[in-house]
Amino acid sequence: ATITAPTPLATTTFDYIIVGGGTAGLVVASRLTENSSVSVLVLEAGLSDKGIVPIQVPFLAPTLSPQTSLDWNSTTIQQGGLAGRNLPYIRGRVLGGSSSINFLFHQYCSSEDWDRLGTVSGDSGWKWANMRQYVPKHEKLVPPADNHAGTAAQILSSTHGIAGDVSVSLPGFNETTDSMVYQTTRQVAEFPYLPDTSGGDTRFLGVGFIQSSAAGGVRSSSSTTYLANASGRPNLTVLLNATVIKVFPNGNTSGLPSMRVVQYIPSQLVGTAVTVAPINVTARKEVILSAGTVGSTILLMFSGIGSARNAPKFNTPIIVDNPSVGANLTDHLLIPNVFEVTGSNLDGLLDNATVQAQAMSQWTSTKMGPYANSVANTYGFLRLPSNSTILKGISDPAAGPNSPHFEMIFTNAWFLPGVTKPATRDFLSVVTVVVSPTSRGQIGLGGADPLHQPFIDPQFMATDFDINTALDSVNAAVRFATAAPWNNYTLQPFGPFGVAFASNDSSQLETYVRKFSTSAFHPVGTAAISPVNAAFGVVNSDLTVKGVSGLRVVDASVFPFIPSCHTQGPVYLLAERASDLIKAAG
Ligand SMILES: Cc1cc2nc3c(=O)[nH]c(=O)nc-3n(C[C@H](O)[C@H](O)[C@H](O)COP(=O)(O)OP(=O)(O)OC[C@H]3O[C@@H](n4cnc5c(N)ncnc54)[C@H](O)[C@@H]3O)c2cc1C
Repeated sequence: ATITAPTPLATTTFDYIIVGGGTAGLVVASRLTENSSVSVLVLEAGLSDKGIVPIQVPFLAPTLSPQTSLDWNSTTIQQGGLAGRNLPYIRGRVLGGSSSINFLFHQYCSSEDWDRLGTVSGDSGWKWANMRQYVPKHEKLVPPADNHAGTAAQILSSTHGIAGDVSVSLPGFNETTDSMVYQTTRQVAEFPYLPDTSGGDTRFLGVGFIQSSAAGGVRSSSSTTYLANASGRPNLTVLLNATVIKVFPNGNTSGLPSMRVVQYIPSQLVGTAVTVAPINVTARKEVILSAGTVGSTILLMFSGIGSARNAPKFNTPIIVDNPSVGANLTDHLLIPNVFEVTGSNLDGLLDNATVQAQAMSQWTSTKMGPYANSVANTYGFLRLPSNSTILKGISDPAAGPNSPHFEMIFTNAWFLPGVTKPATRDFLSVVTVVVSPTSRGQIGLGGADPLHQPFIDPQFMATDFDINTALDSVNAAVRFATAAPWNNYTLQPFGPFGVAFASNDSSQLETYVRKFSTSAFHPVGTAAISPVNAAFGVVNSDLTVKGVSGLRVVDASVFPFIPSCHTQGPVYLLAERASDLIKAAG
């Protein structure tokens, strides 16, 4: 049953309590309740995603955040590497979590990303050879919304799942730029065609068609799939509007504090003080933190698992002194490279309320048209040249020789957050991302009250590798968008990017990157997996929290290295294996 707090729960003891009904949390809830004798409570701070049309419409994803009721509305501290800017730090605060508000790109990253996780964790179960079994459990490949022909050239369907929970599909609305992107991959050797962009079992270097978590023109989230498929089960209770403020011990198990009591309050506005009496619920078996990288990290700290150095500041009695909690924050940064173009594109839709109303009405009646599609149709994952000076004298931060250093996303519209599009002109954005960054930041408590906004410092662009790779990615974007197939379309790099590029001065280009980049919202690493006796790390390779009993973390925070692609697919697979580990532990 799904209940909206403050309805009192009929019982306060469950076998498992999952904190956070987001991407990972709802996978675990669904898998654990397959056993009808096991009871599960999910506590989610946000409300239901049901009936919220912009969540369902793929093209409207960018309207769901930041600074909305579906976002935690956090910001980073000033980023020295980004000209001192504070960036919005979006994360979903709604059933389905970030899978309800993300941009739907769906992939698994390179097999080497998983193999590195297996090596670093000391658990070969995280290697791709084992993880690949979760693709068919997780994924249901469905036809694109427009049912277009020729999909065999855009996806290698035999490597995909067809009967899993989350629907995945190719772009459902053709863009004028699709054929230009494709032609470029055929003509320019440095940008090879990638016949499937999901990674995993297939090659992961090149440019190809985006796969989205959508079916029939409608978003597929952990709520609309894993939870919907489990919602009839009497052994599953999902309590909405319930913000967890800490976990605390109810004794000891095998000499370790037994972290099995969860304290929550009816959700209030984040940033206000806790004024209502907290409610306690107890897990017989385990508490599972799936509150996302930011949420789980600060909950560990409020539960006394963190660095003793910070404890006096925030009045948290320390249970486990572990400075790794909150350290190692790693994220992807988007660099919005805008080109002016001639001819029709999505700007015609973004500029015009009448065209938008038509698109909405087409989506409402047929689930087709531009709104049935995400904001981009093609992207690519590429490496620096092997003789690049950027790689000299450092160990290659990519997961392996077949894993990318940067990404390019082709959006046939204006994408320059914070800058208004000039009216009546048309643009193409080739957004680039350093996918193997070496900068590491941290998450901490923002104050003694659990509802205070957290301290978030990703340290974006703090290393030479990151800024130099960013500059290389921007130059690669120019080579791509000005190759022969674009002769009748691309005019030139535009705006601050255009000025910096035309200057031919790399310091100006660097200033542009630092002034205009923004997060891709892929934070990981602050509750990193490590082997049992390692001197670093927060969770063991089975995701149990070091130094306590009865507590696991299952979400993006446990990846010690950032996967080299968009992170929802990796989180889904991680949560599938985590569910098996929890079941096996009984
Ligand atoms: C704007 C945006 C766009 C993105 N685009 C893409 C994309 O196109 N493709 C892609 O692969 N990835 C994308 N991502 C990243 C991807 O969505 C995330 O990596 C992934 O969903 C994280 O899953 P999670 O389970 O770790 O956390 P989440 O899905 O964020 O789940 C955490 C849940 O815990 C709840 N919670 C947190 N704290 C508490 C608390 N104290 N008490 C109770 N509940 C709590 C939250 O409300 C939330 O529901 C995007 C992310 C964002 C924010």
